[in-house]
Amino acid sequence: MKILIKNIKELLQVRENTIDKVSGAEMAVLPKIDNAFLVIENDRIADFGTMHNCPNDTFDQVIDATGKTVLPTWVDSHTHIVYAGNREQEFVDRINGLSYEEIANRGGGILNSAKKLNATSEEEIYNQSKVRLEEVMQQGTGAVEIKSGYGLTVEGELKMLRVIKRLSQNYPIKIKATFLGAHAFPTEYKENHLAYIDLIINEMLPRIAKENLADYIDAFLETGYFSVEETERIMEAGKQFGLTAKIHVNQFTAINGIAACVKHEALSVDHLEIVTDEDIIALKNSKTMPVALPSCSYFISIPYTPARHMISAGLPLALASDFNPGTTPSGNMNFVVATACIKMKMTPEEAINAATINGAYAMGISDTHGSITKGKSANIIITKPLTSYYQIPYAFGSNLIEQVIIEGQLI
Ligand SMILES: N=CN[C@@H](CCC(=O)O)C(=O)O
Ligand SMILES: [Zn+2]
Repeated sequence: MKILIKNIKELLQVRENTIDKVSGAEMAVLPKIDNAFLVIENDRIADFGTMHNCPNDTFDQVIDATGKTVLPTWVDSHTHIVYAGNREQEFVDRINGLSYEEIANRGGGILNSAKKLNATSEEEIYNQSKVRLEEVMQQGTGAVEIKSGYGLTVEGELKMLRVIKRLSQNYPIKIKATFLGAHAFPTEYKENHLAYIDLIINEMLPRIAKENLADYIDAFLETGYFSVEETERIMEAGKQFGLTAKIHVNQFTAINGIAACVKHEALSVDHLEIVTDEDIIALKNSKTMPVALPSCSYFISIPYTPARHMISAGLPLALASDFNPGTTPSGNMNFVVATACIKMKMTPEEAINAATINGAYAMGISDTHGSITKGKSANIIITKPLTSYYQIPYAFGSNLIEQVIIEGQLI
């Protein structure tokens, strides 16, 4: 299958050579070609350039993109798309004045989702989750990380990870699976953290590794959830099974968790609504990608990740959705990009870099995704006619996407 996209008004995120991420001032640069063409062969980007050099070959399909912008699909490196039911009642409880913490302390929050998940069949969870996956693909997401973490029992965690595996087998979208058994302490382990961590390390991890169900390991490193020391044990155990860490940290409090994650060579540290100067020093010159989740800040009214401060310090930054039933019931990366510009004061160039190449780094796939580079996966968004790509964050809430191509397939 050979597809030509011609007369592209602006072809964004063009990288002749593969790069793994952009940091600091580099984030403001978004290379583009005006009046461009792009050739896709099967599931790969085969060629691109200006219309003056547009090839004259025979194609199976020719798409005229006059007036339209073409860019790589979004890479959403942090989601909890697989879950059962919803938490609409907690949403209304928060409107009526309860905080996220108060709801969690009453047995709501993550434990509420865990109760629902354990009472729902694998088939039903798959059916509920695939609707969300199909929705985000239509919204331009071409690669997605999905976490477990609403099981909190051996069978519940395995059930979630099997659903993630089945989704990755049945859809063209690239999926990476993350084991998040350390998402919260189940009620029966509230006073016995050691026993739950032993369950994660001695029962869950070996079963998950045996079935080859996870690529990464995660923990909720936060006051009232997993301490620095507990998270370090989880990261070390994950490493024994070949799972690199991607850690929820600094959502509500800064307790020196980021330095511990960097020490354990975490691929990413995610949330970072609260960031100290020490955290920035720890991240500087490390291989760990900081990931901001602005839709979560929006939905539960917590601070936004201080992007300007971090980028001025020379750090890279990725953007992801955090799609989950409690803090972010939306996986729309167009909204994430717009909110990063509007609320975090990232420029459109920085936000698009953060949601494509830096997202790919945070998923461990920047050699195949996140930019328009020959040989990379044919993951392409074709917009409706736009005045310029600034419209993507500017016209927030409008659906500006006309077509999505994932791994060479029109969605
Ligand atoms: N903060 C931890 N985990 C999820 C939300 C958990 C939930 O409330 O279901 C997050 O990333 O926001
Ligand atoms: Zn999350």
